[in-house]
Amino acid sequence: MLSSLSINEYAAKLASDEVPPGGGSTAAIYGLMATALLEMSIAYSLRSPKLVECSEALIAKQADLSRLHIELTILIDRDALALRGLLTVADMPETTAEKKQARAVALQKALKQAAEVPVETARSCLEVMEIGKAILNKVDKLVVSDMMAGVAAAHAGVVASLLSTAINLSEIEDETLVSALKGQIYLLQSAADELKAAVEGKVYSTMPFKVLRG
Ligand SMILES: Nc1nc(=O)c2c([nH]1)NC[C@@H]1CN(c3ccc(C(=O)N[C@@H](CCC(=O)O)C(=O)O)cc3)C=[N+]21
Repeated sequence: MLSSLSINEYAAKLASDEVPPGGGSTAAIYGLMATALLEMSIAYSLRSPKLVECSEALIAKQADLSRLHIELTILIDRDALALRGLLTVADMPETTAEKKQARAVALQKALKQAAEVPVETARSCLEVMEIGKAILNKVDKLVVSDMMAGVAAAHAGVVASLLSTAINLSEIEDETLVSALKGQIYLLQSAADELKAAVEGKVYSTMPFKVLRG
């Protein structure tokens, strides 16, 4: 399973012409790293006596992050499975009309799966961003950079996931499904951009992060 590989092994597999993984699994890794950074930011902050008044709010987010940690780990492998499905169909024979028909049906099923799984990844990554925004003023100053690295990774996770969904749309024949997925892409992408701007607006107005302001 991809999720059991070391970082080196995953990166080598990604760089090679072996598939999977692709952009979809990698998007889930962005989200997983974002989750872990937020988990660490909270764990660190909970040890600080200065932040006692924030501890209840921080503890409340720990359970959600634990769930997202598991969900995003599973999504690394679920996306790989979806991509494998697409590749398996690509290898199906088209030698007779019957085989051609069977391949066309299998292709639509595989495309649906490959388009829908990354939408779930994007949703999980967006949830991580929302938690980032909620804990922004509650974490220790020392881990704000780590927390922001998490928000940046989660935003990349949303974008990377939705790119994977988009690439699969062009061949899907079910117009209702295509419209629904396009709607999801638009909503998730705009929500992620808004959250990113809101969080950056706050953090980049304070020292030492002003330097990151364009
Ligand atoms: N949910 C989802 N996740 C994806 O990650 C996803 C997707 N949908 N839809 C399609 C695109 C495309 N994509 C590729 C990744 C690697 C190669 C790759 O490494 N190809 C090798 C080998 C090809 C082969 O073995 O047949 C090559 O071209 O040399 C190709 C294509 C992932 N995608």
